[in-house]
Amino acid sequence: MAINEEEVEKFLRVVEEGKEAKASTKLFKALKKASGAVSVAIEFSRHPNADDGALHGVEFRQFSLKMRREKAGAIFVNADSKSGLQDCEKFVEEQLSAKGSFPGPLPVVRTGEVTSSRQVAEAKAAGVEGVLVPMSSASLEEVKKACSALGIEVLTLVRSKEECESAVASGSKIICVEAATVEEATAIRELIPKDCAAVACLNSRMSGAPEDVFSALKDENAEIEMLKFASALKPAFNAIIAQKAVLSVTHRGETFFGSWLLESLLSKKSGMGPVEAIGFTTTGVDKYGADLGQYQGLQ
Ligand SMILES: O=P(O)(O)OC[C@@H](O)[C@@H](O)c1c[nH]c2ccccc12
Repeated sequence: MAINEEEVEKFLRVVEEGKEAKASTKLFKALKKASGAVSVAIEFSRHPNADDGALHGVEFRQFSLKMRREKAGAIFVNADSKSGLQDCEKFVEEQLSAKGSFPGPLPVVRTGEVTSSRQVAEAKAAGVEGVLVPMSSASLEEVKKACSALGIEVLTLVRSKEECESAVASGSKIICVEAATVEEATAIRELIPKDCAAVACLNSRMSGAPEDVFSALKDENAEIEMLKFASALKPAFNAIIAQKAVLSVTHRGETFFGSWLLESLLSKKSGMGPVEAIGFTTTGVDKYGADLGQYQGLQ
């Protein structure tokens, strides 16, 4: 399966015509739930050493289905690798198989470097609903224009207060905040108005690979930075995107980590210590250990 070149050319001509497509709000609504509950998106970011793809996409379908059943708000797919676009396409295809049923298809977002209208046309051909582009990108205007011609929702990535102000001023509706500290993330978040979707980036790997996080969780006194970060972000934002949550769909340790993060971030538990307060459980840890005695992380 490969992206249809004729379709890409057709989309590029649509971009050149310069008309705006009917704006979609599917992704916006998936990231800013009407109920006010936090939405959690999981990013698949293919590791160069992963052997994904050798098995006719069965694992992609299983993981994609799992994300829908476990109530993710969206799936983010990093398209930086050689097969990034095909990865987007595989997720889209599986999600569309749920059309008309409940839960319905999750929107797929293309992440990774995007610098041209052609890449947006390719993303459209892969069927994604959204494209993520940094406010600092030199190609921001070109990418935004292509997205609006093709009916793709733009997620603007901001890394400072200044960038956030510019994003708001230029009419961005979905704003992703990436910051190194909780204080910074919260200060930037305050600049996002109510009619926007405020999305927080969580670096799922900031405390190491899954096995590091799970082994640290066994120690009650361990400081797990990623969990503290997540619990502080959750009440302030409409959605959390767990960046690089899953590096391989053929690696059970990776998909397990994605599910565990999703379940923990969606949990409504409160009134306990900082880790339990957002429902991060240690129950998965032994299951993980038992299942994955031979597991070697991807770093
Ligand atoms: O700054 P770059 O290399 O152009 O890439 C931006 C962005 O795609 C990258 O940081 C990213 C990849 N996956 C993400 C998920 C959420 C937020 C950001 C990201």
